[in-house]
Formats: sequence, C-alpha cells, structure tokens
Amino acid sequence: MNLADLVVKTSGDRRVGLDGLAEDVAAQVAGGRRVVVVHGGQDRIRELAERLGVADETLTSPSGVAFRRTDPAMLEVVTLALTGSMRGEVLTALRGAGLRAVGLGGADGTVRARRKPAPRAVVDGRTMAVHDDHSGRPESVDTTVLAALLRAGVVPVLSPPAVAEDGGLVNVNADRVAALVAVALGAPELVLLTATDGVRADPTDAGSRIDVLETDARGRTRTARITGGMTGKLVAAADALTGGVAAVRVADGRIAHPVRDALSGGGTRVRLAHAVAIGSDS
Ligand SMILES: Nc1ncnc2c1ncn2[C@@H]1O[C@H](COP(=O)(O)OP(=O)(O)O)[C@@H](O)[C@H]1O
Ligand SMILES: CC(=O)N[C@@H](CCC(=O)OP(=O)(O)O)C(=O)O
Repeated sequence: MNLADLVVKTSGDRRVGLDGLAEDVAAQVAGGRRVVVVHGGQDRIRELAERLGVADETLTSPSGVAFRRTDPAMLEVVTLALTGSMRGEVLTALRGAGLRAVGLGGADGTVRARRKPAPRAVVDGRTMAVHDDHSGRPESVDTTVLAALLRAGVVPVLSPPAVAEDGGLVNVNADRVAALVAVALGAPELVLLTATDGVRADPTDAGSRIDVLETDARGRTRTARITGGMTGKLVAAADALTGGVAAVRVADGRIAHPVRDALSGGGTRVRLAHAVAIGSDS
C-alpha cells in the first residue's frame, strides 16, 4: 500500500525559490494527493560556514560523486543550516500557501544512516581516506510519524542530517534521502528540483536538455556528461527507480510553478536501461 503520492526534493541553491514550490504543493494537496517535501541546503551551509569561519571543502569520491568534507565543526554548521535555517524557510513558505507542515529529520531519527568510517576522496589524482569525517549513507526510514502526518493532511518536511548506528548525526545527501523516502512510502513519483532545466547532454549547453535519460542501476549514463552534484542526483534517481518508484524527474526549480511543470512533462525523466552495460570508464 502506498503511504504517499509524491515526494518533492528541493535544492538549497538560492536560485531555487520556495514560494512556487509551496503553491504547487498546496494545489497537489487540494487535489487529494499526499506530498512529502525533502530539502537540501548547499548555499545556506556555505554561507553559514563562511560567517562562522568554518572551512568548507567539497571532495570527490573515486566513483565521481561530490560530497562535503564534514568534520565536527562542519557537522554543526550542516545541522544548524538545514534543520534550523533552511527547514524554517520551507515551513514558512508552505504555511504561507495555506498548508499545515511539520519538520522531521536530524536527531529525531526519522532517517537512519550508515556512517562512512573513512570516506575515500580523490585529491590530485590520488585516492586517500578522509579522517574524522561525519558523513553517511541514508539506509532506512521510520515511516510511523510520516504516515501519521500524511493521514492527517499535514505535509512532512524532511531535512538531513541523519542518525547513524552509533546514535550520532551524520551528513547525508538530500537527494538520496528523497529517493529512500519515496521508496519507503511507496510513492509512485519523485521530483528532484534543481537550479538547471534538467539533465543536459552538456552541462554548459542550455539547448541540450534531455527529455528521457537512461541510466544503469548506479545512475551512470552514456548520453550526458555528468559532473558535480548531478552525479549524486542520478545515483539517487536510479536508487528510487530500482526501489519501485515509477516516475523520477530532474526538473527546474527556478521557475514559477516548478512542481506543476515537472508533473506535466518538464525537465528530464530518468529511466533505467537494463539492457545497457556501462563500463567504469563512463
Ligand atoms: N549533465 C548535466 N546537466 C545538468 N546539470 C549538470 C550536469 N552535470 C553537472 N551539472 C551541475 O549539477 C548541478 C546540480 O547539482 P547540485 O547543485 O548539487 O544540485 P542540488 O542542489 O539541486 O542537489 C547543476 O546546477 C549543474 O551545475
Ligand atoms: C553528504 C552531503 O553532501 N550532504 C549535503 C547535504 C545538503 C544537500 O544535499 O544540499 P543540496 O540538495 O542543496 O545539494 C551537503 O553537505 O551539501
């Protein structure tokens, strides 16, 4: 049985607005759909780190996925920026659109994660272990409170970080949280809003948006040049599809009606291409 109809993940990129998102979520809820909102917070994290004088470094894993170096000081910044600032902004926008919305995630343990003991990063062509890092991979979702809120007509708003097996907090990628939540709630649709018009064949070419992108089960594709944050987003999209989410879209969060547009065919639909074997060189 599905507990939600739609999961929307919005970005922490300042170019992505929250009012249009809220208006569109309100229209979905008015139409009887149960919607969960998940948010990231990259610009809020960067700005708060700068204000507090905490070093902010983005590393790249050997498989090409970008992640933030999260030492104890950065974990504090991530927690404040996401469960404080950004969550508050999302809740305010949803409330402004007439919805009841409640924040979850972080220390409440709605999302559980596996701690990465020493994530590996490629620096100057060499792979090294990153010590004293508090990053993890989201692994499971406690759906109890989410389901109760959805039944009551409330929009749950979910933020990283997540709780690790040792009880501590770990920084997790918000796209992966959204994919995991969509699978856990049996949602048939996942929309990943971001600060570009979809997945492009060439990230620098505005005319190269792809309507339907085929990836393998690890989010790898031959049809587009994928770098930076888009790498992890496609891993998340593939996770969702593998887990049974029927429709996954990467769509533009900068426009007036981002959810409405995505649901009516905007952005890029991601599909699994079972037949295509993609080598590790892609
Ligand atoms: N092939 C591609 N198509 C579109 N964007 C891409 C592509 N490759 C890399 N990108 C970059 O990835 C960004 C999205 O990742 P990120 O900023 O981490 O997203 P978010 O904050 O929405 O999770 C885009 O804004 C763009 O700069
Ligand atoms: C581990 C990891 O990378 N965590 C992310 C969490 C926030 C996020 O995902 O924000 P966006 O959706 O705005 O990119 C980070 O520190 O940036």
